[in-house]
Amino acid sequence: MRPKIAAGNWKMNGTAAALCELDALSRALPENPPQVVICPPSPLLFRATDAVHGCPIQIGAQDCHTEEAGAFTGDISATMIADTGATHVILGHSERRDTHCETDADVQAKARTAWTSGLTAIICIGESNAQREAGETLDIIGAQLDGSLPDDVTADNTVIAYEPIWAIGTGKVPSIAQITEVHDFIRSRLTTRFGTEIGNALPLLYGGSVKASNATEIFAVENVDGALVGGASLKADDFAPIVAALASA
Ligand SMILES: O=C[C@H](O)COP(=O)(O)O
Repeated sequence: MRPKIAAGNWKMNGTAAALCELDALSRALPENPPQVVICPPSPLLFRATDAVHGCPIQIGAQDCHTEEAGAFTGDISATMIADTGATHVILGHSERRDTHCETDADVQAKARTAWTSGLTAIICIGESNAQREAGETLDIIGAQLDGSLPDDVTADNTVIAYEPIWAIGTGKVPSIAQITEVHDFIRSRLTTRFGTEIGNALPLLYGGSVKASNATEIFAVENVDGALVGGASLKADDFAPIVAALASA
């Protein structure tokens, strides 16, 4: 049985004042909540882990360097992230692949260093609008999976998030048939490469304009085990109903 995971990516939003949302979220969690992971900007990590102490919310970072330490001005390492008490790190988000030119090989190297520090890697993949319109979606997703996932992936060290780039922050959501097609494809690719035990155990999240109004039908898709949510994770009032929808899925 795969875990259900509601992950929130705050991206470059929020100062210390935003941490009150964690308290509000914890009070709004359903009785049997899914796994909830909030990924605030890195300056908030220490305070965020303090803020969720004693409640079932985990904290993640949004990126890490491939190296554990060194002369890399402005970067943070997986070791530093783990030191804050965080448990997860998002890797290969399309915004980093785009604005920081991250490659599949970079993502794979980051996953390895994340695991070394005991972090769970949330590895993001997804096609652009041009790639979808050219009929290349499954080829792109397959190549990203092949290149971004190390061979020794396990269901304990990795979560995969499918985020079509054209759905991120746009309000455009793929049809249920499109989400189903890609998630089924990912599942099949994983079982072929890693075997049925690991391939069927790896959690798959959908991301891109998830809101309370569309969460229930997205979570009903067989190979959707949760969501990676951007804008709607910033406020507990918006995120709590998504978490509740996942708990009831
Ligand atoms: O990491 C989260 C995704 O980029 C989705 O963002 P969004 O929910 O604002 O579309």
